[in-house]
Amino acid sequence: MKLTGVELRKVRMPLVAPFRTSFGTQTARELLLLRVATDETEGWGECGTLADPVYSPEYVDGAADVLRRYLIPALAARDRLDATNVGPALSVFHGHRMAKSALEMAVLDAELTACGVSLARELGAVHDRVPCGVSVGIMESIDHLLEVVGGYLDEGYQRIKLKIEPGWDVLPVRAVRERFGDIMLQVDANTAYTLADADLLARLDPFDLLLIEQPLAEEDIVGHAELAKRVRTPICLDESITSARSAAAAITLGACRVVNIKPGRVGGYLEARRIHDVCAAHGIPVWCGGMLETGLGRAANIALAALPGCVLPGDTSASGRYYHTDITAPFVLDDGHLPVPTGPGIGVRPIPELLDEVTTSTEWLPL
Ligand SMILES: O=C(O)CCC(=O)N[C@@H](C(=O)O)c1ccccc1
Repeated sequence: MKLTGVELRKVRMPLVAPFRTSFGTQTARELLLLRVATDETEGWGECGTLADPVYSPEYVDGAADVLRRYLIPALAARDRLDATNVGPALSVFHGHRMAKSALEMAVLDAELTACGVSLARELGAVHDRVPCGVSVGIMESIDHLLEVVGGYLDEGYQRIKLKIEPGWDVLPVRAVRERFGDIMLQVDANTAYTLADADLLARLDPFDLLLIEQPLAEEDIVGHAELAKRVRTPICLDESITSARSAAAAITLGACRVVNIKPGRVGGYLEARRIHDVCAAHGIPVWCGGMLETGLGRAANIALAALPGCVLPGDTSASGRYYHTDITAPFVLDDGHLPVPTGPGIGVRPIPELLDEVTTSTEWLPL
């Protein structure tokens, strides 16, 4: 397969409601899509960076720049191209895992489309539908939180994830547990605490949470291992897990008992599968995280969520959780589950007129 050109397309999709986390509030999702044209087919990739470097060091314009100046030219120089050699070809460039992930995803989609194989089949999926969790932002009041959580449970979501931060943690968790009983419930701190908060975080133990996600700083693996000795609730890592090797190190150090796998964060779906396999070898449950993807990234995440080690519901919500209109056919919850796409490649394509409506810029790079 030979690369003939890449389209960089920025889109801006309004959210159905503001989404507040410990790293800020979003009212729209700006992100970068890639369309890779080859001598056989084309493929789509989605770059999960936020508009600003507040979740990870990457951001939309930085990802576009590194793709345009370094990553795409490095691939164009290769005679033969397949998804397995994208990672090695880009390894000379440090970091930029979300940008690399988007490019690998697009090449993987093109390659699998050309040979009529679904991404789910390629990754080793064992389910044809996946149970879905939902992420609930920080709210301005407990009453509003309970109303929102009740609505998601009525829609059929199998697991509730509450965003927390200092000042919004024990009270919302207690209120949700008291109102809704023994639902599957977890929290996500997005690095908002320090080891000095260990006693505060231990006050979450009585609420029988599935996990506490990323309570401490991304690089504080030793701190998470120390926290795990002082808090009974399982620690789950997100931002800290950047590769299969970092997953193995964190597990060995006792820093986590659960891992959130986000393909964009780790450089792509092939590394995501390697993390899944490393965790499975250590008996560590995993689940597929989310980054407010469009239907393109959502389709690929659902394929990953169908792997055998993904034993916890992921942040693979319906399209309508975030968007009034998706750029693909919408993913609609059915009995708390979403179907795993079966078509070639990622199994979905953008609907041109819907994609054009949210496009803020497009750039064609001939190769
Ligand atoms: O359901 C989703 O797609 C979002 C789940 C979620 O909370 N994602 C958070 C996170 O910290 O995990 C996030 C959102 C946007 C970007 C990065 C991370």
